[in-house]
Amino acid sequence: MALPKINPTKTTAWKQLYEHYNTIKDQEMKTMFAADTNRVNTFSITWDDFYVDFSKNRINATTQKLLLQLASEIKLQEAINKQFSGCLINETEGRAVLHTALRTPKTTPVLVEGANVMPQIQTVKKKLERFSSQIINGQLTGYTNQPFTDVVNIGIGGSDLGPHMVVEALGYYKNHLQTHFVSNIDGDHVQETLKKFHPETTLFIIVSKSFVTQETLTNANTILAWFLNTAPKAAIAKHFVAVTANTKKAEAFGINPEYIFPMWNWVGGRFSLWSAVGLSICLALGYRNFEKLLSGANQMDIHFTTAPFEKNIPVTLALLSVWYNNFFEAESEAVIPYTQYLHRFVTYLQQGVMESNGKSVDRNGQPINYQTGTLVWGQPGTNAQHAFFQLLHQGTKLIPADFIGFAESLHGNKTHQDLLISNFCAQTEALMNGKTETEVQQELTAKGLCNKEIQAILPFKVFAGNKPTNTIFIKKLTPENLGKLIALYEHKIFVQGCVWNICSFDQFGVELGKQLATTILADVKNNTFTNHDASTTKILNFYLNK
Ligand SMILES: O=P(O)(O)OC[C@H]1O[C@](O)(CO)[C@@H](O)[C@@H]1O
Repeated sequence: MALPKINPTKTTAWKQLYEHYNTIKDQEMKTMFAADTNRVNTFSITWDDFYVDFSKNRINATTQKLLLQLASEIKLQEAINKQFSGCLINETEGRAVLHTALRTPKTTPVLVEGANVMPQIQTVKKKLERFSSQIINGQLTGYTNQPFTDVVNIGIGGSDLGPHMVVEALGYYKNHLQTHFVSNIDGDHVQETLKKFHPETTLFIIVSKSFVTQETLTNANTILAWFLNTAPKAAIAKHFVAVTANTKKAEAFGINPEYIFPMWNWVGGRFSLWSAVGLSICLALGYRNFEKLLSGANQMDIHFTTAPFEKNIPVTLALLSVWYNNFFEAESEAVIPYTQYLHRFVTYLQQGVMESNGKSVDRNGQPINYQTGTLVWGQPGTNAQHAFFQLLHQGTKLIPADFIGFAESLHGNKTHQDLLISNFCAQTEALMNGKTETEVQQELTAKGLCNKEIQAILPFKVFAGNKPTNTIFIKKLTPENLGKLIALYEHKIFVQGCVWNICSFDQFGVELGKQLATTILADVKNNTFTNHDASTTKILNFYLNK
């Protein structure tokens, strides 16, 4: 029940896309708009609270037709069906990929190797609901009987990025609990965080699917030692809980089995915020908001699995990204959310996109000769405008960008919102239209510059334009809509992995560095190292003052 294994470059669509690329690559989007008054309707999708405009792309009807043909030739629909029906599509690890089951309504059975996983999901959800409400309302207290004021999530990668991003993104809906995230092995990260709360009123969640991750266990032990400086040993049971698929290791660490929240190997780390990994979300926002987040994601799952591909948001955004990555040879794409609440969104996406699709062998284990995973980067607008937009507008690289905006301001400040949305719209318009020599000349003439002065400055003031963007405009930043947005990008990642014929759900590429770090640590402790290259040896000598 494996996913299809089709080399995209061998499809008819791929070859035709190459030929088509040569005919369209120099065409200007503004000319395409002028020639087709219906372009914006053809290349936009209105769904639920979302308006997705992809008309500012270097595409025409033929591009769309060929990209859809590519999706059909690589058997995308079959792949989607296999994912959602619990097939072991993570072949290199022999696992199903079913984070979507976590947001499926409880009455719909989801089978993994013949067994319905919904009852176990419900059991954990009930546990999350009960525990989080008891902490929030003060029914469960710390060892000195004081209610909890602070929650610390100790985890890294998928056990940190997702929950951290969501807690920040939905900060508007937060309750009184202060949430903190400790991830880095850097001891200064832990020490700085420890300054912010008191042991008697703080709950620690150790989040690790494997429960063997060096960073998480080191940080957990450091925090435990700090806790035991003032608290008695018996207090650990009240203050330390765990989320893991390795319950034995969590018990061995000393966590009360009642407070171990299980997850399963069919939930990938970078897709795990919907599982008990979202415990910090439940605590910070209340369980009802967590359910709303899940329900929004489920609505996007339904859209993804049922909408025809030409009106399917994740499929459309994935195919456009392939278009630029593989035909225009754009190496990266920017994601610019126009809300400060989403300030961790791109950091979160980077793991999802790059850990999933940064692969250079295909599903048959053969080296591939085409580009895969895009580099994803960005930060909230309007800050981004004052940081790197110069390069987007006038640099030499083609960087397609997603602009994500919310029509309604949560605090209702119309003055600011009008300014924010004006910038949101102005940037995509400017990136597309650019500014011609004639326009610059007219502008400078109107300012009273003489011809000599104009000619001297003119080349620097021209904007080539024709830079592609997608606009994802959403009515309001709510838990449901955030769930939809995250699920959108998850599905985009999956579709791209299908097109590129790669295994999107393993991450062997992170292992080598981990292994070497273990060797180097032993060398550092013994103060002897002979088995390293000259460069590494000299760096280690610098560290050890040798
Ligand atoms: O939850 P764990 O097992 O501690 O793993 C943390 C992270 O480490 C990785 O395995 C590698 O970075 C990620 O995929 C995962 O999200």
